[in-house]
Amino acid sequence: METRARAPGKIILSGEHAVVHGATAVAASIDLYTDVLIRSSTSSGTDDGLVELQLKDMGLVFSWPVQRIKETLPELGTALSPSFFLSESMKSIATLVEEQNIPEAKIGLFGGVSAFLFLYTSIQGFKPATVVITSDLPMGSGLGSSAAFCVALSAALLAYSGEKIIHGKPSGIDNTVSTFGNMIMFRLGELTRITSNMPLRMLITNTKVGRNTKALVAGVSERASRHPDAMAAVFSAVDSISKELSSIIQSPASDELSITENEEKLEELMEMNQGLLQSMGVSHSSIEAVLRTTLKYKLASKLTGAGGGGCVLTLLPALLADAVVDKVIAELESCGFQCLVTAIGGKGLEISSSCNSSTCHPSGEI
Ligand SMILES: Nc1ncnc2c1ncn2[C@@H]1O[C@H](COP(=O)(O)OP(=O)(O)O)[C@@H](O)[C@H]1O
Ligand SMILES: C[C@@](O)(CCOP(=O)(O)O)CC(=O)O
Ligand SMILES: [Mg+2]
Repeated sequence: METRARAPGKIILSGEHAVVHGATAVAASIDLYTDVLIRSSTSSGTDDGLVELQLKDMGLVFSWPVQRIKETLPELGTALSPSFFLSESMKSIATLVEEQNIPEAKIGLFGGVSAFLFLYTSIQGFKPATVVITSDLPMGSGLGSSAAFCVALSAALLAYSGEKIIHGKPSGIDNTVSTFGNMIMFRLGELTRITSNMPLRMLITNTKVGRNTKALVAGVSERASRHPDAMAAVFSAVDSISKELSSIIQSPASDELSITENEEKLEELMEMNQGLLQSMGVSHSSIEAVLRTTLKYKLASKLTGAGGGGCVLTLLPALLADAVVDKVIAELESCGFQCLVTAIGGKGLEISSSCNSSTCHPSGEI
């Protein structure tokens, strides 16, 4: 039996980091996806064979004998809630991942491969299968590759536990937007869907500076515990920015004048959000270089995702000439950055199953 799922990446229009601390944030899906293909045998409960994980884009294959997983992680694959076992299973999962000798240059995959083993064993139990992953998303760049990976892989509620392994303390915004798509406002686990009433064109610039979401999120929490009152004020300012941004996006804007007015307000809010992210300590010289370049063209930008490198968003006003967009992109690319123009607010998680045996029942199975 073969099952496929795909889930999109995201941009955060406002509120990253502050959302971990209870502030509102606004995010939208983008049309870059992570695809998961699971090829499994329809005969259940066999201890023979391998669980194989193929990371196609990187040309890497990891595999474990089912029996080895069963003896190392006996607690997963039981009827009790798998998240109950998450902390005590982490050491055993680390042992199984260490045995794979991930190349040093790709050691960031440790979290992803660990999340895979946790989600796979929790959902499938001890069954052999081949899992093939392909992705359009740059990894570790702020476009939510970790959430798209977890959402597509588990296609259900266990995704949140997978993100905990990769992020440490996720707000849940990335999983939510990857699951539902479109555009959302998110606060403390609660989502409100947003329908945009204005065209929203965004340029995404990948600084290609690698960083780790878990470390950046932990750094903001440490700063918050050193300066609780000052940081509470920063998070509260971000909360107000996200609420205002979401109401502008939803407000009726029928003519060119009102669209331009709304765009100017959004630009100002993006600049304010960027300033607050800088005060949280998550900006980076590469991000500042992108901001300086886009400002030369009077365009407003902010980092998106965890920062520390990764991707930067630039609002492209509806009336901005294509020739100007081409010039900005050329200048950014000449600095070694990579530019993407992507549609915003597409579909969320999609799943499809097929099997060529008359005895298989694909409904609800992964
Ligand atoms: N396609 C994938 N295959 C394996 N692991 C992945 C994949 N996509 C993401 N990951 C895991 O997620 C990590 C990146 O997540 P993170 O630092 O949160 O950045 P982002 O979510 O912005 O891309 C990777 O280092 C890896 O552990
Ligand atoms: C920084 C944060 O707000 C978003 C992280 O996004 P990404 O992993 O950088 O794509 C963390 C979170 O919300 O869990
Ligand atoms: Mg992530």
